[in-house]
Amino acid sequence: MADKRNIFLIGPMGAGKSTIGRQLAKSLHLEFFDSDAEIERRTGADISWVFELEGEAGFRDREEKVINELTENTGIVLATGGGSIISKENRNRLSARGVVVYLKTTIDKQVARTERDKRRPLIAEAENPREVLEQLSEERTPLYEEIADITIETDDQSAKIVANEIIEKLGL
Ligand SMILES: Nc1ncnc2c1ncn2[C@@H]1O[C@H](COP(=O)(O)OP(=O)(O)O)[C@@H](O)[C@H]1O
Ligand SMILES: O=C(O)C1=C[C@@H](OP(=O)(O)O)[C@@H](O)[C@H](O)C1
Ligand SMILES: [Mg+2]
Repeated sequence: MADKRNIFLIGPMGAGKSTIGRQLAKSLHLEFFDSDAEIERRTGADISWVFELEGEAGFRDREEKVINELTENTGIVLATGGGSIISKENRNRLSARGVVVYLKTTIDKQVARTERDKRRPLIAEAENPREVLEQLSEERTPLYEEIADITIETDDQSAKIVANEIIEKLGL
């Protein structure tokens, strides 16, 4: 397996990457980063503003740059954005620089967990968020599976329990 000192969380919106990533970093005494939070920090704008001003393409350019830079680190937990794996460069980078943990959940949970959150413009502005999430799942699931070193279901478990499961599965 690739460099065990970095742990990268991938998976769809609402799988719990940001929440579980923070918990995992705390438990393992590693530094935590979130690619969305990093983009917001660098631009001084929230994700929906970046989408509005620069389009999804502009956001993806920023995301790729941030992931490229953050994966230079060792000893970090990185929660990626759900669409980051569209980029082949990101997939290669994540695979090469750490252990990739794929967090999975049902569409029902995704809908419930993302319902009132404006930080996800792809669904916040959609007429039918469920349809969008289903479509994205069809397109992206093979890409998550392609680079996942381990896969964890996050449906009925608290963030803390999922974090512990990751630690156990990785033998840390
Ligand atoms: N395992 C879980 N059980 C219940 N709620 C969760 C769980 N993981 C995340 N959540 C909640 O779901 C929402 C989305 O989680 P988040 O970590 O932002 O997901 P992601 O980064 O994968 O989009 C948050 O409100 C969070 O508190
Ligand atoms: O799936 C996506 O394309 C996106 C997921 C979001 O992150 P989370 O997966 O952390 O919600 C955020 O990067 C942006 O709204 C786009
Ligand atoms: Mg997130």
